[in-house]
Amino acid sequence: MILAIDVGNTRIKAVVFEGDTILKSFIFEKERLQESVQKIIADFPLVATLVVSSVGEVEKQAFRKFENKLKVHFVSHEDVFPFVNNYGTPKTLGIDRMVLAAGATLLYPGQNRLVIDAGTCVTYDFVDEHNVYQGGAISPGLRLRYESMHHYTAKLPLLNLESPESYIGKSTASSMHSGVVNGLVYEIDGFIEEYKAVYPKIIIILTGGDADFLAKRLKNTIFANSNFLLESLNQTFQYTINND
Ligand SMILES: Nc1ncnc2c1ncn2[C@@H]1O[C@H](COP(=O)(O)OP(=O)(O)O)[C@@H](O)[C@H]1O
Ligand SMILES: CC(C)(COP(=O)(O)O)[C@@H](O)C(=O)NCCC(=O)O
Ligand SMILES: [K+]
Repeated sequence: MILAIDVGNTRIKAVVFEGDTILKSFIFEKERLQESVQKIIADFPLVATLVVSSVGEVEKQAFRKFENKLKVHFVSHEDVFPFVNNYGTPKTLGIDRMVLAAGATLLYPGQNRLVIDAGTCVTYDFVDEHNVYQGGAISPGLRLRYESMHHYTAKLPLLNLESPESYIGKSTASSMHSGVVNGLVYEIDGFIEEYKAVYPKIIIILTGGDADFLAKRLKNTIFANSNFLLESLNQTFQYTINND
């Protein structure tokens, strides 16, 4: 049994896997990392390995205490990945993006794939049918758009995510909801159309904390799976141990 842990910039997500099957999933705050992992391990004593993907300098220290009982694997740039990396600065490519690209490569063999992860930031990662990772895009996520407009202006309030009634905002709040939500929806649909014009049969996967909210608002029908990063982490780890 494997406990896969995704340390994002906002929250930590974790899933207990038995083979490819999800037994249980969890979301917790960074401050509660140790106690949350401790509790999961106590509830699932058959967990033998922790596989961690982190966007930052993961609190490796926080995992030290588990190392005498369990194997702890931190995914790193030095691992073996199932794609050829054609990013200009491969050492600065986010580990989360590498895991997403690896998952897409392994789960959809021989196809053009675009993974969109709507988390703190929205990331776009494209792996072509020859298993070459080509790059993508990074833009601010939904929450970040609301927070930065509030933070960098004198008058704009901090609002919680809400569905805009129309693309024409009639108040400060409805203008901001339209700008944030419709703006990101147009952005994602725009990117998808751009890719589809060149790769008509491309597989598109949408994941991250805002995936479900966004999926139903997109013009393009796409496959939304909020567990895609954790499923990819599980697949990538199996691939790493088999190809090391
Ligand atoms: N309880 C929550 N706390 C924070 N963000 C949330 C919550 N529920 C949904 N979200 C949404 O999830 C997004 C962050 O996604 P997430 O996948 O957690 O990010 P990351 O992987 O970067 O940590 C935010 O833009 C926000 O709109
Ligand atoms: C772009 C990111 C901040 C996304 O993080 P997330 O929104 O998933 O928390 C992360 O993948 C990152 O720090 N990347 C490094 C830069 C790059 O990928 O080129
Ligand atoms: K992301």
